[in-house]
Amino acid sequence: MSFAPDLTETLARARSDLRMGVPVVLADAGGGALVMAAETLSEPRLAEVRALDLPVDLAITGRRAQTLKARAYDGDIARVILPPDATRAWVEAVADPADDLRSPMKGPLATRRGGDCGLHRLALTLTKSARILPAAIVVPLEDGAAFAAAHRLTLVDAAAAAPHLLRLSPLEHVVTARVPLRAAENARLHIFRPEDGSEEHYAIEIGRPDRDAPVLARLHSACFTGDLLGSLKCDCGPQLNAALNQMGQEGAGVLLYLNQEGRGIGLANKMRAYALQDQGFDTVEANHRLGFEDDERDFRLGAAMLEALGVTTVRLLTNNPAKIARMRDSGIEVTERVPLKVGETRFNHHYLLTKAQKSGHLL
Ligand SMILES: Nc1nc2c(ncn2[C@@H]2O[C@H](COP(=O)(O)OP(=O)(O)OP(=O)(O)O)[C@@H](O)[C@H]2O)c(=O)[nH]1
Ligand SMILES: [Zn+2]
Repeated sequence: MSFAPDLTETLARARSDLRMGVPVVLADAGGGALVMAAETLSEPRLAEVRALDLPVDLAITGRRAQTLKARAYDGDIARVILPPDATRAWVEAVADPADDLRSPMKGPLATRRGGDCGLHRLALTLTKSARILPAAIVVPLEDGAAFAAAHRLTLVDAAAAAPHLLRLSPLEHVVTARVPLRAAENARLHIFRPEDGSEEHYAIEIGRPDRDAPVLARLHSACFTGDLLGSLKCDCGPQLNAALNQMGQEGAGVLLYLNQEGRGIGLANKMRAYALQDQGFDTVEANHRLGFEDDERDFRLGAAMLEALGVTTVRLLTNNPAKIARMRDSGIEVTERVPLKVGETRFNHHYLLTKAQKSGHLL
């Protein structure tokens, strides 16, 4: 028995370090790399990096590279070569699209070609899972383990971490308690906690659904603005209420409240996307300009929660065919799609239309 953190725990630390602006070290057979999130990079740490006198890359996603017209030789990612005189503001301008229109990046960005980009890709996966901008400073190291020890930095074994991050983290069922709701007095709330230290997810069970018949179910992704504030920019709040009401009327159902704010990019990034929408970009373009895919959610999570509740066959309340496909991929049988058309306003009409035209949502 060792007190040392295992891989899952080390990755949780690495995510937290990146959010705090602390560098982490990724080690591989070639030595490794020093990694810092662009969003939380400080001027003094950038100066330290420069003092190392090593080649410095700014890893960005292929999506962000497209917006910046930078060549992404690695397909899904690009390795922008940091100019010797680059400041923190320059790094921010590459990473954050907020000022793309007001002060466009000058000159073509030089990007690296050839060589291994596995550590860059892992760095971006970590920044995404830390819910910050997907952009990271990456500096090659001859001996990553020694560098991490010398600077007391978190050391991640890259070869083990990359596949580990692709799997769904196991969920622990923490507790269940009764919570009478306006929509249904006989409701219970189940709390699930991922082993990887990420946010908890909730299941609201209405009545005692018969597990031998299809259960009325909804996978609802968290929307702080819509669910809590009554934002008119989306349809989430009315959808949440309508789903619970329907389950209350039928006397049974399961609503999963998944903490995948902003289709999995986090609230801060979603607000960045909203700011871009104010500049004229639609919901899909805004995600892309930030460097994200349209939808970064992992719906295996929902399937795992349903299974934990003993639910394997559902009537799914949704307008999103991708949710149905992902449930079926994960072994949940969807016998019926139950449409959920509520909450259209003059503020979200264009958003709903974009989801129908670009993301295949059913109108
Ligand atoms: N990135 C981003 N996320 C958004 C935006 N508007 C709403 N969201 C998020 O989108 C998600 C909406 O989730 P859902 O309503 O569960 O899913 P859906 O894909 O619309 O599918 P159905 O509602 O089931 O038809 C929530 O996580 C919201 O926070 C936006 O403009 N940008
Ligand atoms: Zn919403």
